[in-house]
Amino acid sequence: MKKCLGKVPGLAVILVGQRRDSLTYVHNKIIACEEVGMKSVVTELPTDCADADVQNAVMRFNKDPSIHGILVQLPLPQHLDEEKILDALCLEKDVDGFHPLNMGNLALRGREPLFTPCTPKACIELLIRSGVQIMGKKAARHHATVTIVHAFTENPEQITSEADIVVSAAGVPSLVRGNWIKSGATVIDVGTSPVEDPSCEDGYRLVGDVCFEEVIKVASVITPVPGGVGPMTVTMLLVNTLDSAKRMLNFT
Ligand SMILES: Nc1nc(=O)c2c([nH]1)NC[C@@H]1CN(c3ccc(C(=O)N[C@@H](CCC(=O)O)C(=O)O)cc3)C=[N+]21
Repeated sequence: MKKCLGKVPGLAVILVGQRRDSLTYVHNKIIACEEVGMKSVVTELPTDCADADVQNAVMRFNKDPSIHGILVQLPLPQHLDEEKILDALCLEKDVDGFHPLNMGNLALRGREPLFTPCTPKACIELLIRSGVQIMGKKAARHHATVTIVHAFTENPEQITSEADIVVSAAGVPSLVRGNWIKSGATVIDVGTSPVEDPSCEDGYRLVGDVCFEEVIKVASVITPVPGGVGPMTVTMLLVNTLDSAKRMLNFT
């Protein structure tokens, strides 16, 4: 293994506005960088800034050799043009995996994207680390049979109750009930809905899509919210940033 002494992977986060949940996520990402010895920089812009302000921040980081990953925290305020802003981000630093070329390569057979999006990557990592077999199962990707349930699907519980692996990312608290799940299934909760809770430090807490108390009685494996997919998503962001730094520094 080649040595790369003194080189530190760097992550840049651009945060527009003051959404409480975004502030929490960005904070968690910064703490995670500190824990593993990565550099992190946050650029905070006011809610009423212009597309050009965000694009300029992106372009500054594109040119900065100490930065190997750039993340524009989403959602952006309504008046901003998300597409235009994300298009400014150079492909090689797109640690979110949102660049059309990374997305396209992910979807096309036999092609390797430079980065894959952190949350789906986190779900796969959780399955692998927990020893859940994906191949041949009814679920999502990795040679499984995938069925997508969305807001207009009729009788979604009929589909989910046949699934070996259920991944819910609807943003609807208590959507997935005990009777939606087959006995022994694996349930991954990607939902992150902030709900008011005066007893919490920040005045709110995060809840997932899954009715945890019901589903835990039926499922064999389940991820909680908080403490499930969220922290693993942050971890995958660090993995992508590290991979990017290795690539840019010719370090294998
Ligand atoms: N460009 C972009 N990339 C993202 O990856 C991205 C984004 N925008 N916008 C929002 C979603 C959501 N997301 C989370 C990150 C961390 C936690 C997380 O750390 N959750 C902890 C703690 C929650 C808490 O402290 O309240 C947990 O679930 O245990 C959750 C959700 C990344 N996202």
